[in-house]
Amino acid sequence: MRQFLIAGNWKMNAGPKEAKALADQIAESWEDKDTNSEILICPPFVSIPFVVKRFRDTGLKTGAQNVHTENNGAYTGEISTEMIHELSCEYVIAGHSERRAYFFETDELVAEKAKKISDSGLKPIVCVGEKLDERKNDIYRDVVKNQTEAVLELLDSSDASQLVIAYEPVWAIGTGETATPEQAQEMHAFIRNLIADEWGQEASESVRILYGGSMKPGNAEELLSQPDVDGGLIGGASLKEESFSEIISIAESIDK
Ligand SMILES: O=C(CO)COP(=O)(O)O
Repeated sequence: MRQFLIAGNWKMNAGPKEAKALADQIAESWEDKDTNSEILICPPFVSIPFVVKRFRDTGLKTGAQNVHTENNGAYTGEISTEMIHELSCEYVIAGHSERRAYFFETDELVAEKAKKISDSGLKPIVCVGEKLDERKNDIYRDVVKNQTEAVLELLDSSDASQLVIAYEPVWAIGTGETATPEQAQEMHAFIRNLIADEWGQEASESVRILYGGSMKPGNAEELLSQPDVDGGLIGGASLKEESFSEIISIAESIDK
């Protein structure tokens, strides 16, 4: 059975001071609790050390939001997997739609990042998802297929249990509009089938596929109850301990 992963993506929010306070609240709620779900926070780079420090020995995990494909060198403003590894992070997000849109990351670059993350012993959380016009024009499956297959081509089936894919329809991110549970399940099953086609059924069953896009306490139960939804990548609702904890509690109450 796949373990739920409840992940907070803080995006460009929560500098060191705020991150410390928020990590403290989250740790107070969840340390010493034997949860079935894996709980992860991905703060901005500058806040990572503070969150790592607070989460040490609590079972709570920390990740990064982005990475470069080289180990070091003349890449001003960039961060490598080695550096993230040294900070004791376990996960790295690759190809968030905001990076695809504002920093022109292509499917190929995102796949290279996923490969680099995986080869470094870190776990990639690769984001895929269509824009509103792509859904309206009924090409959303093609878009998600291309994004997913680019990654499956560079990684291989032995990476399956470490790989996380986050289906985040762009039209649902930060908008308050969520995919219906049926829409989410359809796309999660579609992605799992793509993995099965490339890597075989068994490998496809071990990849976790998270839903992201306005997940909050009010809709988490119906989304997380879907058979192919293995957790959430949560933006806004992860910036408040109460709503993030509520989503974790909901995940803990679901028996699939
Ligand atoms: O982009 C997201 C997580 O990566 C989702 O953000 P929201 O939960 O704020 O819609």
